Amino acid sequence: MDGPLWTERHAPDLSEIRQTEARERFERALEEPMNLVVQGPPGVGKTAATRALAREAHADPENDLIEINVADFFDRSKKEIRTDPRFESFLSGRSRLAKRDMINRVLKESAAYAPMSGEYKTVVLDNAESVREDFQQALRRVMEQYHRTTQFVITTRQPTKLIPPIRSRCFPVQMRAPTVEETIDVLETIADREEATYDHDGLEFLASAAGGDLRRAILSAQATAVEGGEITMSTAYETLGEIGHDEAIREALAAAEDGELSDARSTIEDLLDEEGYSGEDLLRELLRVARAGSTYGGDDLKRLHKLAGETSLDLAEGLDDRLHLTHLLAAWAADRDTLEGGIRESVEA
Ligand SMILES: Nc1ncnc2c1ncn2[C@@H]1O[C@H](COP(=O)(O)OP(=O)(O)OP(=O)(O)O)[C@@H](O)[C@H]1O
Repeated sequence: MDGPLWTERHAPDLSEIRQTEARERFERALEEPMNLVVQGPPGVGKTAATRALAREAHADPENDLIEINVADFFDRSKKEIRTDPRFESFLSGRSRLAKRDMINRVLKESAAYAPMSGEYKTVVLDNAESVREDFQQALRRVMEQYHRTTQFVITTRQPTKLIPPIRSRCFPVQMRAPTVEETIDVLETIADREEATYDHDGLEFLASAAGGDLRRAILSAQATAVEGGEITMSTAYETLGEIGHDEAIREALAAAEDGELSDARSTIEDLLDEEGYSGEDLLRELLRVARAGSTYGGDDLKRLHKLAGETSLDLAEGLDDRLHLTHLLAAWAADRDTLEGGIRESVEA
């Protein structure tokens, strides 16, 4: 049981995968190793099931399971890729490679090294469909070349975006969104292991609100247990409301960053008018949400704090909380490198 998140602490074993057909496919792949495409909507357990498979298949899953989030790979800078401890050794002395060559190299090296335990290892490619066809063609060649010692598992939300030669080399495993009852079962098992206090209505509320996304259900159950002390309908309702507000505040910050100030302003208005925040409360929440997570760096936060100090004085004296808070976001965004003039006009418009 690793990590503070319930999703990390309670990763399922293969036997806990409740979707019979999918579980049986994985079990067959244990007996007779094969490439797989695991497909289904977000948060239903595609990656979790694949990790469970690899834990059972390999005596040394630390080394014989390599996960590459393909989409993420393309979004990161060359430096981030080069210094990723999982890939460092594959790229050492190769600092001049272009990004796509780095990616192809990591892919090839991951597929090529000899398994540490047993006959083969597993390379998991998350979201491989999200990349261009030429990369998929390179992937196909690697799959052909190393199929004897490497099992490839592609997890994807959109299997039709995979090129046919990849699809034809993999057995499909379909995972569907869990029903509310199945989600309640998972939540109950985890809440019991965590010795959390809960009632059935609370779990049912969370399971329904998650809309078939287990990750969301489990994380909101944890947030409810932490915030509300127990999981009941009313603590779950309150916590989900707060999670929704955090999301709205994050969106307002992101909208300001993108120069979409009318969107930022209307979110601020909703929170003030509909959700009953005072200007001071909302200012505090803005700072808290900006500090949480890793979106904003030290300089961004420093400037936000400085501007928040000024805004706090304005709020104490002012008549219009909406205006002061929108100004805060506008001033903050205007300072960022990515944005140039034109912002103040749109606030005042
Ligand atoms: N049967 C299960 N029992 C307990 N927890 C589960 C079960 N299935 C999945 N989970 C948990 O649900 C979370 C979401 O699963 P996972 O990340 O595997 O989804 P995914 O389908 O790969 O999502 P995405 O498409 O976003 O990558 C994981 O943290 C996992 O531990």
